[in-house]
Amino acid sequence: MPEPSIATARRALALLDLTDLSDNADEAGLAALCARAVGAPGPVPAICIWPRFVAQARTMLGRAPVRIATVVNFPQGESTGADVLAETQGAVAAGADEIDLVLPWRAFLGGDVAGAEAMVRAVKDGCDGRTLKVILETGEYPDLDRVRAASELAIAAGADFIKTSTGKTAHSASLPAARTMLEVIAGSDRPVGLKPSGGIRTLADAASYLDLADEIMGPHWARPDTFRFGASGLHQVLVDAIAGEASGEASGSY
Ligand SMILES: O=C[C@H](O)COP(=O)(O)O
Repeated sequence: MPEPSIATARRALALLDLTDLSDNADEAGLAALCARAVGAPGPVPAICIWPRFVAQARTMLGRAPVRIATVVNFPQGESTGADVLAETQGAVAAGADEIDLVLPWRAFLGGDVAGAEAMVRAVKDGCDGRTLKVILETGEYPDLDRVRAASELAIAAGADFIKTSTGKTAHSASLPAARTMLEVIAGSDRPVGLKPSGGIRTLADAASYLDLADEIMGPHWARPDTFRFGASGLHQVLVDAIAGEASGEASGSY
């Protein structure tokens, strides 16, 4: 496979949800994240942060063209429906543009399909028109048939994007899971996006997911309204690659 190009790095940067969902996230880190989000050679389309930082981020970003994504039912996917709806409404009131909801995937895998679907529908309503991304946590699934079923459920219940992973479990994004999700998206009767997330750290990682999207959906499909990377460690790699300061070559993880 040829080495990913600087053009690929630019493409990935324009599709990046620059993420800080670390346990020790703080205001200083938020300010640095916002500065990176709008800085050269950006901007990125969105930042993805804990709900408690949304209002501050809105102030820090001002009128910059960077959306604010936040997470609910995160990371375990085990909160009650009432709590998740309250989280969603609070995040929307604070100024979130996008809600990344963890599907209650353990319940789903255990057979509570109706409960999982009900949560997605309730949060979709709570989003009040904001973008809803549903995190499937595919790395924890026993097989791709379940990935396909969860993708179909999330889309049927109103997901605008389906997202692979929280980044908080042993196994995160994978190309086979992303392929399955894209196949479901390709068969959907309305536009739905894909967000590979968790463990995506090299330019070659990013290139492999973009190649996959191009293969299944066509070369012009992946745009900010249809494709995002969720990553905490990818930004600097892309910036360095664009600056020609690093090759961005994979460390063997794809
Ligand atoms: O939503 C994105 C993930 O939480 C980021 O995971 P990562 O820290 O492995 O890049």
